[in-house]
Amino acid sequence: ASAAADLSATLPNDAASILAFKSSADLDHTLLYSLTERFDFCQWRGVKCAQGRVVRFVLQSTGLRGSFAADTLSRLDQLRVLSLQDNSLSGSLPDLSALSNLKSLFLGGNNFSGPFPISVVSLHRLRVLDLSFNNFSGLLPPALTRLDRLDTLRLEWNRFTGPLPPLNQTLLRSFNVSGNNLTGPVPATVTISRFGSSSFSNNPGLCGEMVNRACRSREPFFGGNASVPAPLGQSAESHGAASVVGLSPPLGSPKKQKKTGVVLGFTVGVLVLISAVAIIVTLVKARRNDSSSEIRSNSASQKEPSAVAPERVEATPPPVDAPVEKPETEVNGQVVGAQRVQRRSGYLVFSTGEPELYTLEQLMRASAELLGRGSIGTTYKAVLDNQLIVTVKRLDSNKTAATGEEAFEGHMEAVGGLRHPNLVPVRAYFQAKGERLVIFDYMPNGSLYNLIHGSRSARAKPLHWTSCLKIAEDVAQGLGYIHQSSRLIHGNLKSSNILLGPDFEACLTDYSLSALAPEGSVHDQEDPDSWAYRAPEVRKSALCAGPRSDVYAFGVLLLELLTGRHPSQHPFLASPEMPGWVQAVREDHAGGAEDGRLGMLVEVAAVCRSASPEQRPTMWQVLKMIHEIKETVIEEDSTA
Ligand SMILES: Nc1ncnc2c1ncn2[C@@H]1O[C@H](COP(=O)(O)OP(=O)(O)OP(=O)(O)O)[C@@H](O)[C@H]1O
Repeated sequence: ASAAADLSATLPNDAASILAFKSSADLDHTLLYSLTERFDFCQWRGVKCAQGRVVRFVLQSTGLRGSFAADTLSRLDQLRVLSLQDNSLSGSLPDLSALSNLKSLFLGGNNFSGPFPISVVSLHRLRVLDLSFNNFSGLLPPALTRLDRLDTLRLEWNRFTGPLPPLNQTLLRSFNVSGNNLTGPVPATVTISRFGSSSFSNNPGLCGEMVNRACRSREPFFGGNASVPAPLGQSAESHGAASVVGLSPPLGSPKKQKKTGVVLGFTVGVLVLISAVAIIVTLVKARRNDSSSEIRSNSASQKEPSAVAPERVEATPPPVDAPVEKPETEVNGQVVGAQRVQRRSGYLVFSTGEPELYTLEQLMRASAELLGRGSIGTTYKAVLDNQLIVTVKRLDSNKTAATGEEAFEGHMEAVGGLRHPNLVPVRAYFQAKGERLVIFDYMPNGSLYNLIHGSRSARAKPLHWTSCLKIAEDVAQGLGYIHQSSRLIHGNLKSSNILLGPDFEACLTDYSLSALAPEGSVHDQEDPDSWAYRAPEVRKSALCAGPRSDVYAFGVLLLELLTGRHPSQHPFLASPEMPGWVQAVREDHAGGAEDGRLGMLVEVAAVCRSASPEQRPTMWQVLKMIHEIKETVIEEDSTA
């Protein structure tokens, strides 16, 4: 001990961290740690070093009793494996976010309590997380889905409550949440579906196919009251998870985030939907009768079986009126390619080649949660009874009334045919007597709006400029694809219409829907941010929207990304002054010098925001510029 005291002045940091841990976690003094030479600690029980730093600390079943104090092992920043499995440690876990190299964390079989250790979700190298057989309680953070290298997730036999996040990690091989108090539907992600019911057992409140229990309490999508499950994002907030701010499901612009507005809006929305469902049900029934009479008359006249309507009202195969070959369909000034337009009013029509995973009836029975009210409709998250989660956009019938049924169908065929990694796919659509729905994938990682502006701070810190570059590339790729593939445009590019995919890639949504509302939207003029994305020619007339007006909106979006400022707060500056403004805003937040190379991206934004469409580049030219910037950065960084 006296030798240790002599060394204490020069005690290596890792040894000091371990001794600090021992003083609160080893109350029965089972670990005999002493230090006579500087690197003796690498020989201590459970310790393994590499280059004089601790990389493994494994004290499984060593009779530890006490607590895991803050600022002890969490200082071992080279640690790859930490196991305190099967001891008698208690209390809550400290902040572990500094263990950025950690790959395996075994804490099972102790008496740990308190909330899920939220700092763990920032350990992006983590492959094994074992918190099983403890007393952890509260909600599981939705941000668990960010641990994309996770191979083992063991949370069984704790006291976790609330919904199971929609885990989508492709590498997950071992997974167990049994013996908790989780509630609600088991999300039917591909990852979760791989595990058997034993992974979920002993959670009486879980329901769905995976646990062979029907989800009875859920409300129908088209009807019912507003008692919907808490949005996943609320779980993150209740954890006080500052690190996941912005990744919770969004509720649109700040105005829309006011809870009262949402609840009121939802209730009104649901009331409107109840009347809508009445219309739809009547239509479906009428159609069913039509179909059966068609069947009768078809069989009477001995027509080909393929012309016969199906017995059930489903989209497979949709009973169609005679297909009409049309050379071109024009939707409010925008020409879409030649369409084989089939009149399929009253049916759920899936996009070409799309597996028909649900029926209209299932969609109508789904539980619905209001996501927000936008310029041409209202958006809901719908959980179907097969646990599939989709987003349903219910278009405002007044705003799209000028688009006839056939034109709508032709347009949606073209839009539904777009497939690109940076587009949220349109899976299906529905129309009947002015009631129109468009079904997209649900994106649980929220929108770029939330990522940029956060949900708490009015002046969130701007993103790192290389993240801006990556997002800009994703968006430009999506837009470039829309522009080239079928002469469509987005028409409503803004940060709330860019959602984050499973790998946090940017995916455009709501593309080409504004073409259905030729008058433009009053909403845009009421919302100064939406208005600020509009190119000057579109502000004069929505009919002037073209690919280059998307380019203008892209320029505005780039400035929003780089500065974290809402578009209505961007000053009108001449191009040469713009880099200075962006730099000043960023340095104001960072409190120091910013990377001057971001100026290249500001120049792209400036040229996109040119007042006249002819002066703006095409989206492909923009993409080329972005690639050149990326190459410059890679080259400079590799030679630095
Ligand atoms: N597929 C989706 N998955 C998850 N969230 C979505 C999805 N589509 C839209 N949202 C979110 O739902 C909210 C409401 O969307 P909505 O499109 O109705 O309004 P908006 O984007 O504010 O305006 P606009 O109608 O002009 O696009 C937005 O915050 C949006 O980010």
